[in-house]
Amino acid sequence: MSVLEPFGARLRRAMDRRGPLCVGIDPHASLLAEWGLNDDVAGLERFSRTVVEALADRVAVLKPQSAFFERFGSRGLAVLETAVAEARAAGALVVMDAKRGDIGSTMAAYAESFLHKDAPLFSDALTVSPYLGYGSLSPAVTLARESGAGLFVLALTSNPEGGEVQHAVRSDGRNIGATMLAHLSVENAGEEPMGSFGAVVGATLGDLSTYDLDINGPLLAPGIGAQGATPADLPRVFGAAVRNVVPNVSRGVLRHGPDADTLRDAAERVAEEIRHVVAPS
Ligand SMILES: O=C(O)c1cc(=O)[nH]c(=O)n1[C@@H]1O[C@H](COP(=O)(O)O)[C@@H](O)[C@H]1O
Repeated sequence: MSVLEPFGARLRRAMDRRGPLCVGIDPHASLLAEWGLNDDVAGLERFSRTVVEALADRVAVLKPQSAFFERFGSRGLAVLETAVAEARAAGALVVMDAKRGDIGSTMAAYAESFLHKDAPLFSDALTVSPYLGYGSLSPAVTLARESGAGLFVLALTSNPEGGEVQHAVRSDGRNIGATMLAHLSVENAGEEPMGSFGAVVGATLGDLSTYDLDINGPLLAPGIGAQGATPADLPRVFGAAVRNVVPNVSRGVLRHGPDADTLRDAAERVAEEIRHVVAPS
């Protein structure tokens, strides 16, 4: 198995060169319709190819949402494989948004599916759910380290329902979201320029100054655009940690398709707004 440079280092460089924006590839049925495409495999293929061709040579990260591909079965997964390979070939890092999480022995198989360098769906990083216990993710942590990939662990999610789990307080007084951030700090300790084990922290959450967001790793921040957050919210939500934030926008960019130039302009506008609020490194 060939080994890549660690994800954290590759991501830092991409963010410095291209800006930190992550655009989601979320082929909602409603977006396929807006783009004048059928809700079928051909529509899915056209949609994802258009996004990759328009953006993979300029944004730091593309984040395909696997559910929208899985919906079409094996042919949808074939489209996803192509999108991942072509996005990576054009220079974007790919975060596979599959939100996997299972008991350790099964987690190992999920890790093999997305983080083994020779897997058809190998991605630079994978979103994972720690809600079977952070330790259940350890096979994914181990394989990510071996292959130079990364993880984004759901810590404080952008959806309003997340609080019932993530804000629950443990017997030691720390809440669950903060506990996940603390686990990630340990994973990333001593890594330069930053570690490969990121947290998902919603841009919609308001002031997070009670949390220690300084995990020496990336913070994937969804919620900008369709969920109501704006780039201007980022410094208020993330404070000094804004430097490590990878803001994700999916529908807020995708609704500007299907024209590739219009899509590029939309992504560039958001990227510019983000550049204004995030201090250059
Ligand atoms: O892990 C994620 O990517 C994620 C975590 C989270 O807390 N909230 C969240 O919205 N996401 C994903 O980020 C994307 C947000 O899409 P838009 O609301 O269209 O920008 C979707 O693919 C969500 O599944």
